[in-house]
Amino acid sequence: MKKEIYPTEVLDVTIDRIDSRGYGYVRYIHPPERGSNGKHLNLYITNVVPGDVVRVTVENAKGRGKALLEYDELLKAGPTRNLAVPTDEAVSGGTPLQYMNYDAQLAYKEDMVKGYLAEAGFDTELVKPIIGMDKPERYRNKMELTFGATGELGMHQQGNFRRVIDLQDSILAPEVMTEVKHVVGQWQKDYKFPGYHKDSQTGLLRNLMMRTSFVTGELMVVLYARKGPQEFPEAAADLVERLTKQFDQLVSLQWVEYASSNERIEAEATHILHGRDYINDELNGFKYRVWPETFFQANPVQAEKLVELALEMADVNQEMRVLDLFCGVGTFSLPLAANSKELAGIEIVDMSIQSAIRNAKDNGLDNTYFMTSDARKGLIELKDTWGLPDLLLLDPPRSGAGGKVMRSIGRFGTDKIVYVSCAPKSLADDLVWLREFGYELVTVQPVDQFPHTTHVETVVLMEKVQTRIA
Ligand SMILES: C[S@@+](CC[C@H](N)C(=O)[O-])C[C@H]1O[C@@H](n2cnc3c(N)ncnc32)[C@H](O)[C@@H]1O
Repeated sequence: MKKEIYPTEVLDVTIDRIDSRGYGYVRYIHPPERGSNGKHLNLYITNVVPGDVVRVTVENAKGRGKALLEYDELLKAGPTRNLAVPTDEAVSGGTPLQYMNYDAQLAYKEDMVKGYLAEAGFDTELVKPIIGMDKPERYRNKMELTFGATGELGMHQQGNFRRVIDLQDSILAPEVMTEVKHVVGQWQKDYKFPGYHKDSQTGLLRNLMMRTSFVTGELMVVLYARKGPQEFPEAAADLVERLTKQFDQLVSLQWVEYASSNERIEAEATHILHGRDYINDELNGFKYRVWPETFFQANPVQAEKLVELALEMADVNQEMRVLDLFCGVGTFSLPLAANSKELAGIEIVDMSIQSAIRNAKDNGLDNTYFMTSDARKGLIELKDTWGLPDLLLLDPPRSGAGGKVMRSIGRFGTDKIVYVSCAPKSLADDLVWLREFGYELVTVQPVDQFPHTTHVETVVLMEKVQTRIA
């Protein structure tokens, strides 16, 4: 049977709250007419704050249960709206909270942490006030932009992966990156190079990645394209000329060619157009070499705070053996190793482990042991090859460590566990497992690692008080 299509309606609604993806949510109840009495419409609206009154146009309004929309008009600003941000500013998927004033963003994130912990039955009195940034702008040391199919160079629109918003400036990017963007964008226009079109797999330019160090000042620019620079020697030389002329700090300009695969890691060839293939950076006084595909903390100011907090909670000494699970390139491992007897790190990505090994060496640490392995298998193997640690720190991906890994950790039975989380929902789920093994929540410290986004980091200390499961 063909479904009835109802008329398009223009509705004035008041935003109730911001959901975990950053969309404004309001539940609209249709007035009692044409048999739709009490029917609900869940509206998810971009670029709003709670209390905003907005006008939206909804197609087939009574025939649907939900709609994701941009508003047509802001009729009244909610109390937490940052009025300094122009309302017509297109917001990329990277900054869904940009319209909310910073204190309200912090409260939203703290509440999110408390909410998930409360659902899991933990005492939210233990949650300390969130640590925000003094200057919550231009904090990223890495930006990755996409070339759109029709000449844009920017970020995907919130909720729409097909549309690229041409970036004029970004609240997240250091000024130097906006400047590089404009030079590369002009260069693209001058040579009429088309952006890559995902569906038809045509076009040339895919992404522009920029990295910089806030300590050394070094700058890396990487262009990802479907063909290599050897096919466009004049344009490639001109790009080098334009960028090196304007940016003294540019120590690495690379053109990465990959035509067939979507996996950049399998790039066909990397061409170094200028300088070397990495930049030097520093975090908490430790030196790191960072290549284009190396994972490295994107907000160094807050990352240093995270590391300091983790060290404080870990309270390690020169007698202790420490395990850093999901260790990546060693952001927590190096400072922990410097303050303990021995450190082992487990991480699934071999490239990160190779970086961690080199980073330890570059920093003169000779008490580290890094292992490429899946966390669960690695824990079992480590017990035989390295022994049991006195303290365990874990910093899993957004999905969390999961029950199997958490049970293995529980069986290790260290007195203290420091959990660094980038997703409060999976954090709460994982902590429930530790509770089963007799661990008690001691401290919960949320940190705003990514202002203007919905992400929140949390550092948690759990201590063992009793053993319920052997
Ligand atoms: C949040 S990051 C931690 C980064 C690390 N602390 C650092 O600063 O470099 C999570 C890490 O877990 C790794 N990972 C993901 N799944 C894994 C698994 N099953 N076993 C081990 N490591 C895994 C990822 O490669 C990533 O490096």
